[in-house]
Amino acid sequence: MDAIKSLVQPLVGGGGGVIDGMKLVVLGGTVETARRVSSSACEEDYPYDWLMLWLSRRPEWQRSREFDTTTRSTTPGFSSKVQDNSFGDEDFMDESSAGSYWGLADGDDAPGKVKTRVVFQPTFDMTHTIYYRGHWLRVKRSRKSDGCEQLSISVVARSNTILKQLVLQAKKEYEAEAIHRIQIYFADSHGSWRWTDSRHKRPMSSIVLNPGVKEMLLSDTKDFLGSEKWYADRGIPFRRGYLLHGVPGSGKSSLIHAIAGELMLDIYVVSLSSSWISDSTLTTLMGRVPARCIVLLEDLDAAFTRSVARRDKDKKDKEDKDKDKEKKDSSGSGSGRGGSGGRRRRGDDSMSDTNTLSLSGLLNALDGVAAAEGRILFATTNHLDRLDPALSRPGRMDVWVEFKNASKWQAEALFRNFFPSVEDDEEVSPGSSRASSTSPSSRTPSSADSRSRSESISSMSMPPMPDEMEMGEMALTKEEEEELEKLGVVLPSPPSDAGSSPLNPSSSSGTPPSFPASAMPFSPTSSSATHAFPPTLSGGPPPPPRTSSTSSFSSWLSSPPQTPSVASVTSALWSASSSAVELLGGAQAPAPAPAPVRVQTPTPPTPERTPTPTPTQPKPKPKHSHSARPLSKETLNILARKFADAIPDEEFSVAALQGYLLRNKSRPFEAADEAGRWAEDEMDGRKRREERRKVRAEKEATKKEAKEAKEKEEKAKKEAKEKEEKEKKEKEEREAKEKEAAVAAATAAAATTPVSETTAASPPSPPPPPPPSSEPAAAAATAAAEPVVVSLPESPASSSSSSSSDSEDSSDSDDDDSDEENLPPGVRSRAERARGADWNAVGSGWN
Ligand SMILES: Nc1ncnc2c1ncn2[C@@H]1O[C@H](COP(=O)(O)OP(=O)(O)OP(=O)(O)O)[C@@H](O)[C@H]1O
Repeated sequence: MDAIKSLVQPLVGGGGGVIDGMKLVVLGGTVETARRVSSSACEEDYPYDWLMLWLSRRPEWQRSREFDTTTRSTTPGFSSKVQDNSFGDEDFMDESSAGSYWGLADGDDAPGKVKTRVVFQPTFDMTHTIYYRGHWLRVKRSRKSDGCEQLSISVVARSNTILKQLVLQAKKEYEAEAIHRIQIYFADSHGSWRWTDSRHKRPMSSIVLNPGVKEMLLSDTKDFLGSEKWYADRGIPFRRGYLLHGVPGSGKSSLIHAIAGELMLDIYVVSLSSSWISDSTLTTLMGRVPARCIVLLEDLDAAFTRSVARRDKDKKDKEDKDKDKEKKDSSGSGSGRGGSGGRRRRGDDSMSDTNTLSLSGLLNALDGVAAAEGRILFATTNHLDRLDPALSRPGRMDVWVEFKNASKWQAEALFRNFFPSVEDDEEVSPGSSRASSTSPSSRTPSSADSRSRSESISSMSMPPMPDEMEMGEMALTKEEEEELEKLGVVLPSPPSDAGSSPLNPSSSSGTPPSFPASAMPFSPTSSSATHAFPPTLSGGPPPPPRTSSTSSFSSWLSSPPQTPSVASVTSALWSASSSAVELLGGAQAPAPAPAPVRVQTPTPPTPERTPTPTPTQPKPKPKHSHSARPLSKETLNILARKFADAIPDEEFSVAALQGYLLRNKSRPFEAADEAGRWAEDEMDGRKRREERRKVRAEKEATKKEAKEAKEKEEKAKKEAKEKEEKEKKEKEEREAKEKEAAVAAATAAAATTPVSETTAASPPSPPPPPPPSSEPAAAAATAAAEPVVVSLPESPASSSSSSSSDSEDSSDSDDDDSDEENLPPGVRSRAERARGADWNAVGSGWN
C-alpha cells in the first residue's frame, strides 16, 4: 500500500474534497491493477536465480544510493572462487565477458593484480524502483522468517504482461549465461546439495588422452541419455556408472568436467572421504539428485578403506570387550573399571556415528530404491586395488577406464595444444576457443558437432532485446506465450479483462494479486516433479534450469535411442580406435544389463620417428611475456615431437608435464630443448626423494624398534618391582597374622595358667613380650600348653620354702643343691646363677 501511495502521491497532489474523491478512485483502481511476482531462494524456484541475475545487470544499481554488493554470489552465472572446491582444475576467469554485469571491476590492467568483481544486488528490506519497458517496477528483497531470501517485483499496470516479459527475459539471459557454464554442487553434512561454483565449460579438445578414450566415453554417455525408453521397456533402472581410476593428475576430474560441458549437465560432487559421510546421508543425497545430472563420487576407495578399518576396529573392540569381561570375572570386582571402559567405548561409538559409510551402504545408495534415475555416475579413485568386486555389478559401475601417466603421444599432443600456431590463429573465428581448433580431437565429428550446436543454441536463446525505454508494454509473441504456458507461469490477470487474457484463460479475477512462490510452478520439465531438491542452506540457490539444455540436448539425440547400450559402446569403442580399446565381457551379447566395460588406456600408435629436425625458423621473440608468439604448424610439430622424444614414456603425469609447460609458456623452443634435462632432473630428484624417504623410513623403523625395546625393558622392570613389592607385602601380612595368633594364644594361656605362688606379693604381671619370630611364638604356644611356673626372687623369709619347692621341682639337681648349701655366703651356686638368668629373663619384661 505504501508503494502505491508513493506512486500516486505525485499525481494527486494536495487535499480538497474532489481531490480526495479522485484519490479514492485512483487508489482503488491502482490496488486492483497492481501485479506482483515473487520468488524465493530456498525453494526449488528457478525464477529467483533468473531474476537476481537480471537485476544484478541493471544499471540502476550502479546509480542507486542503496545497494548490496557481493563478490561471492550464489547466483549461477556469476563466477566465483570457493575455498572448499576441490573439483578439477583452475578456472581462468574471463574478465572481459564478465564486465557487462560485474558492476565494479578494477580497471587497472596491471599484470598479476587480482581483480575484484563486485555484483550489485538489491538491498534487503528496501523497496527499489526501476524502470522497465515504460513501467516502474518496485523491487523488494527480503528475508523470510525461515531465513530464505524472497524477491518481490510489483508493477502498476492494467495487465501482467510486463511481468511475464520480465520473467522470460530474465530466464533467457540466465540460460544464455548457463549455456557456457556448468554448475557444481557439493554435498553437505545435512544430506543436501549446495551450489558451490559455476565453471566455464571445458572443451573436450583440451583433454589429452590416448586416442579413442574420451570419444568412447562421450559417445557412451550420449547413447545412455538417449536410451531412456529402452531402459524403461525392459524395466532396467535408468542409470549408468563410470569408474575412472589411475594415477593422480592424469585428467580424471578434467574429463568429467569436459563431458558435463558437452552434455550440458551439472555436476553433483560427494567426497566419500568426508568425515561426516554415513550410509543414511549418502542415500538421502542420492535420492535428491535431479533427473539428469552427473553425480561424481570422489575417492571411492575411502568407503572401502574405512569399511575394512571399521571391521578391524570392531574386531579389536570385541577382543577388548572379551578381555574386560574375563578380567571382571576373574577379579570378581572392578565394576568401576568396567563401567569406565564401557563409557569410553560408547564415546568411541558416538564418534564413529558421524563416519559410518559402509560398503553395503554405498552399494545401496548407488542402486537402491531411493537412488535417482537418469543420472550418470562417475566415480574416481587412485587405488583400484582397494575396491570391492561388488562394484562391477551392472548399474553400478558399467565402464571402467584406467588413467596412466602421460605417454609420448599425450606429451606431444599436450605440447601442440599448449602453444598457439599461426594457422590456428587464422582459423579461429572471433569468440571461439583456440583449443577447440588446435587439437586434432576437436575435429572428431561428435565434439565438433555438439559444440557448434551448443553455440547455435546459445545464439538462438538470447535474441537482442529492443530498447526497453521505448518499448512500453508489449504484447507477448505467440512463441513467448507458448513458452510461458510450457513453463506453467501463472500470473494474476487483471480483473477487468480476466477472461479475455489469451495467456491465462484459466486464471480468474478471483486470483489474489500476490501469491507464494510455490504457486508458480516454473519447473522447466515435467520430470522436475521428481526433482526432490531440498531447501538449500544459507541461501544457496536451487539447481539452475536446464529447460533449454535438456530440450536442446534431446534435439541432439533426436534419432531414436540406440538400443543395446553395449553395442553402442562397442561401436563407439571400435570406431574410436580399434586397437586402442579392450573390451572385457560379452560385448556381442544383447545383454539388457551390460557387463562392465573395462577400458585400459590404449597404447597409442607409435609414429614412425625420424630424427627430429631442428627447426630452422629463427626463434621468435615473444611479444608478451605471458604467452608465446604463434608458431607455424610445421615448427610446432617439430617442437612437439622433440618434446615428446625427451619425455620418458609413462613416467610423468599429464599434470606434471602441464606444470613444466606452464613454467615455459612464453618459451616454446626452450620448452622443447630443455625438456630432456628437466625430465632427468625430475627423475634424479625423484630418486633422491625416494632414497631420502627410504632412509627416513629406516630411521623411523630403528627408532620405533629401540622405543619398543626400551618400553619392553621398562615394563619388565616394573613388573619385577611390582612382584617384589607384592611378596614383601604378603610376607608382612603373614607375619602380622602370626603375631596376632601368638598374642591371642599367649593371652589365652595366661588366663588358664594356675599360679603356684601367692600373687599378693607378686608384681603386676607384665605384658607378654612380642615373639621375635614364628619359632619363639611356636615355643611360646607350646609353653602355653603347660603350666607356667614363675619364679620370684627369693626373699630371706621365704628361702626355706623356696628351697623346698626347688627340691621338689628339680630332683636331678639335688646334688647341686646340696653343694649349694655348703657354699660360702656371697657365692652363688650354678643353679642359682641359672635361676638368676631365668629371673632376669622374666624380669626384663618389667623394666
Ligand atoms: N589428460 C589430461 N589432459 C589435459 N589436462 C590434464 C590431463 N590430465 C591432467 N591434466 C591437467 O592436470 C591438472 C589436474 O588434473 P585432474 O584434476 O583432472 O587429475 P585427476 O586425475 O583427477 O587427479 P586426482 O586423482 O588427483 O584427482 C589439471 O589442471 C588438468 O588440466
